[in-house]
Amino acid sequence: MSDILIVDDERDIRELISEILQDEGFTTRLACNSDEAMAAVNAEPPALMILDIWLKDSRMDGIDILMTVKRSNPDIPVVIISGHGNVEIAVAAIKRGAYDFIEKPFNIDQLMVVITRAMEASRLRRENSELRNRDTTNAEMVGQSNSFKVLKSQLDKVTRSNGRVMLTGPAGCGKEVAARYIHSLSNRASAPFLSVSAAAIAPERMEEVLFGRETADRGIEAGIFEQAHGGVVYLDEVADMPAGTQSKILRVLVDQQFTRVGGVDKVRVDLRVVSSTTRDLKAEINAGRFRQELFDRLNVVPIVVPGLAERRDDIPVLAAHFVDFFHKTQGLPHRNLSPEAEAQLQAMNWPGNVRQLRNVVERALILGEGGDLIEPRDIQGDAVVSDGDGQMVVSAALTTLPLREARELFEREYLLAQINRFGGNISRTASFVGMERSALHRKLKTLGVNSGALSVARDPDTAQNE
Ligand SMILES: Nc1ncnc2c1ncn2[C@@H]1O[C@H](COP(=O)(O)OP(=O)(O)OP(=O)(O)O)[C@@H](O)[C@H]1O
Repeated sequence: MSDILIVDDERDIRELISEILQDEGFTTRLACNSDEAMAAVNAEPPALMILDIWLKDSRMDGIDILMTVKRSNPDIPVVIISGHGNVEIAVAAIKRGAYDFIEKPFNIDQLMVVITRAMEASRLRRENSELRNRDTTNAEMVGQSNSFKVLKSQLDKVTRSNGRVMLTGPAGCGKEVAARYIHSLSNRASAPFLSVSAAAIAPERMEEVLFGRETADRGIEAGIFEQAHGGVVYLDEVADMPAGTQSKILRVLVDQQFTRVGGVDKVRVDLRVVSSTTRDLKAEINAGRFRQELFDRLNVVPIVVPGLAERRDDIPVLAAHFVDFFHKTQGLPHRNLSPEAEAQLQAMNWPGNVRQLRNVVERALILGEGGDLIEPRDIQGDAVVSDGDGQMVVSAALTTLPLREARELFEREYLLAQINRFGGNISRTASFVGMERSALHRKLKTLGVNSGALSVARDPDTAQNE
């Protein structure tokens, strides 16, 4: 049942409001001055607070109480009661974070409309932030390869502790999933998990986003650190953090407290920090772009999340997991992978790691040709990916064939490409590929290539040689 705190110095009004609310099914607590009000909030934050602006025999007036409460409990909706003709003060209260105001004298209907709306707005805000942070599908970590088991056992060891963890690994390999896994198994699981992407936030907004802000007209707006109180903050790609923010975060980690932008009061929070990077932070430190002291603080437990290429055994289970996922969440058809398609996925290059695999599966389900199984043709578009490191990349068609057939297919494609390159001139092609002319002719014949029918422009030299 929702509990409402009523703060008014006039006993009649307190009790009248209390009776009305109890009739509507709320429980109530009453306070006649700031000391009683603060004691009640500190004992147990109420679901809503009704606050008179003018309080006799009180250390703080309503506005001061409002500001103090909003500092420690920004989520409590506060409805102000103002005297007739005091609209400016009421408006000032709203700017400082009050939800709405009612003017004395008010009737029951007015009171109930405002309270119902305030409760509803606060419920929606809570639900939204819970939805944002409790994306359980993202906490699910799938895998069975040896390197995945090593990763999982390292994560399992750190979940119970409070130690700061630095996750290192290439883009899309599952660092955030690993961070959510730590959170979901820790004793902070019921508190928020909030993710901050240094790359996605403009440097000039970073401090506001992290620490929140206080302004005369809008009052207090809590930042990520404050919203995550009791839980886990995930700092994604710390190497992208502007230098100024690095120093400020370092100070928060040392002092365990911070000041909101534009504010003076210290805010104390209890947080666990998990961070991640795709870059070599030692090199960033040497280049003067990342602070050594911050690295030392964040890197208490370093954990490497391997790229997908290092755990190809996981590809079939991950792909099946994504098929399930898209089926359940987006109603895409549930199609299993054919053994050939699995083989192809396992042979592909994965510069974008698990995220790329997820995209490939999604595309196959959306654009695939139907039928019960996902076939290599459904994933062909991504089969040949250059990794930029000069590593050999095997073409999609080859990965599904036995060696002899794959070799023939390769030879055929290779020789046709060379013949085209040399304008159909078999002598020059033979010389380039390192074969006798007659041997090349024989080869083309066994491969079923009719060299006379090659669709290339023939130069006079060719005609002469043929
Ligand atoms: N082991 C896993 N099991 C299931 N899904 C995974 C796994 N690893 C990664 N994913 C999925 O792959 C996608 C990318 O993962 P995530 O965002 O955690 O990667 P990241 O390393 O944090 O990426 P970036 O460095 O780009 O921020 C997400 O959709 C995530 O759900």
